[in-house]
Amino acid sequence: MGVSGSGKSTIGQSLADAFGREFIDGDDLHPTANKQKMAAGHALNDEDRAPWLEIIAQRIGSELAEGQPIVVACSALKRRYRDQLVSYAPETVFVHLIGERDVIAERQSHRTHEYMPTSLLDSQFATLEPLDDAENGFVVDVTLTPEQIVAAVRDELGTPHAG
Ligand SMILES: Nc1ncnc2c1ncn2[C@@H]1O[C@H](COP(=O)(O)OP(=O)(O)O)[C@@H](O)[C@H]1O
Ligand SMILES: O=C(O)[C@H](O)[C@@H](O)[C@H](O)[C@H](O)COP(=O)(O)O
Repeated sequence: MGVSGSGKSTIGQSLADAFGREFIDGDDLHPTANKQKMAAGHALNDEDRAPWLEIIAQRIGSELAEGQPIVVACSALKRRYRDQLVSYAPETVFVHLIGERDVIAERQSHRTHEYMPTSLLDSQFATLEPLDDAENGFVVDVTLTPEQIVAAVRDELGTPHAG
């Protein structure tokens, strides 16, 4: 979880590779109308995000039913969004990628994205509700390298390092 540009796609794929899990990028599951809205420079609202979160939650649930826990990249900016995911997968562990706005804006400026404009970064921070103590998860600093972040997640989850 985290704002646009915090590294969800990059780190999510790395974690999936490290843990031998399938990776799903929530970005790819947005309804076309949501992509068009963001591309036009408008932030999504709760109503826009509800069907998208339901698609992601159901996908997590169906993979779990097959005995396949997966790694998912999803902004999951609000507590209620995360609760929606947890309702399908109670053991979900959230990794919140946290970083300064300027660091993330700088990274965004160097990447191309199918539909997300950098102008929406402020609204992402305004919408973000940090992980609550009652939630199952932890924060990781985005200024660490991807390798360090994967190692930090391993440590938090108690997963042995390879080799
Ligand atoms: N830990 C990191 N250190 C340096 N650059 C990173 C890190 N994580 C991601 N990036 C870079 O930052 C940009 C945004 O990352 P991305 O994975 O697309 O974020 P998100 O999926 O959250 O929008 C990309 O260009 C990516 O290569
Ligand atoms: O809830 C939202 O407002 C969106 O999901 C948003 O948070 C997400 O970031 C975009 O889909 C762009 O994708 P990136 O996060 O990869 O920039």
